[in-house]
Amino acid sequence: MMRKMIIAGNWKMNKTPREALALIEELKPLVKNDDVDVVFCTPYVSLVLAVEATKDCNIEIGAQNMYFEESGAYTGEIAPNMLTEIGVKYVVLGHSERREYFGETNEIVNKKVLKAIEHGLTPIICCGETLEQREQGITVDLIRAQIKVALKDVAKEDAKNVVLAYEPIWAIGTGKTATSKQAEEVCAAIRQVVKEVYDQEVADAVRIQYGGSVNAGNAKELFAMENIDGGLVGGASLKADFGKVVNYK
Ligand SMILES: O=C(CO)COP(=O)(O)O
Repeated sequence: MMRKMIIAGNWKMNKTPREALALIEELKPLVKNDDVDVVFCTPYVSLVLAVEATKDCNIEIGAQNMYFEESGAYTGEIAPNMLTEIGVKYVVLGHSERREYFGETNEIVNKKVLKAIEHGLTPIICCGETLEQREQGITVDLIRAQIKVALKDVAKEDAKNVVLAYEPIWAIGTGKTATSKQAEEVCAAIRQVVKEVYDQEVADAVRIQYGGSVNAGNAKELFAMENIDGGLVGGASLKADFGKVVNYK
C-alpha cells in the first residue's frame, strides 16, 4: 500500500503575520517535493496571508484548532466555515498542548473532528502519552482509547482521509525524539486500532504521522518506518531545516 507522505509544520504560537510571510517565502523553494503533501499550520491571524502566499506552490495551509459549533456566542473561538472560506485545508485537533492547557478531552476532540469533516477540512488528530504513562506501560491502551473516541461516528469513507499524529508528550520540544522503533511500535498499534474500528482498507489508507523533536537529522530514519507516513513538526518547521525534513530522503 503506497500512502503519500504528509509532513506538516505546526508553528504553534510563533511568528507575527509579517514574520510568517517572510518564513513562507524563505521556505517555499526548500520544501518542494512532489512525493510529499506539505502543510504549514500557522496561527489564525496569518492564515489569510499564508493561503494567499502559497497559491502558486505545493504548500497547503492548516489551522491549529477550531471550535465545534457553526457560529454563535463563543467568544474568542473560530468556526469551521471561517477556515474553509479563506482556503484552509487542514486543522490540527487535540494537540497535547490544547489538552493540557485548554482542557480539551477526547470527547471535545471527537466533536471537533466530526465538525471539521462535515466542512471538508482534513483533521490532523493528535494523540500521545506522558512519560509517566509510558513508564507505567499503558501507552498503547491509552492511545487506543484516544483514537477510538476521536473517531467515534466518523464514517468509513471519511476515516480514510483523516491524518493521525502520534506525538509522545515527553518528546515534544524536549529534543528527546522517540526512537524509530518506539515510534513505529505505537504507529503500528494505531493502524491496528483503525483496522479494528473499520477494516483493512481504512487502515491501509489512513496516514499516520510521528511528531516530537523531528529534525533534519532524524527525519529519514523515522519516515522510513512502515507505519509512519510523515511528521508533525514543531521547532524545526520554523527554520530552513524544514526543507531538509521535507526532503528527508
Ligand atoms: O508538538 C509538536 C508538533 O505538533 C512537536 O514539536 P517539536 O517538533 O518542537 O518537538
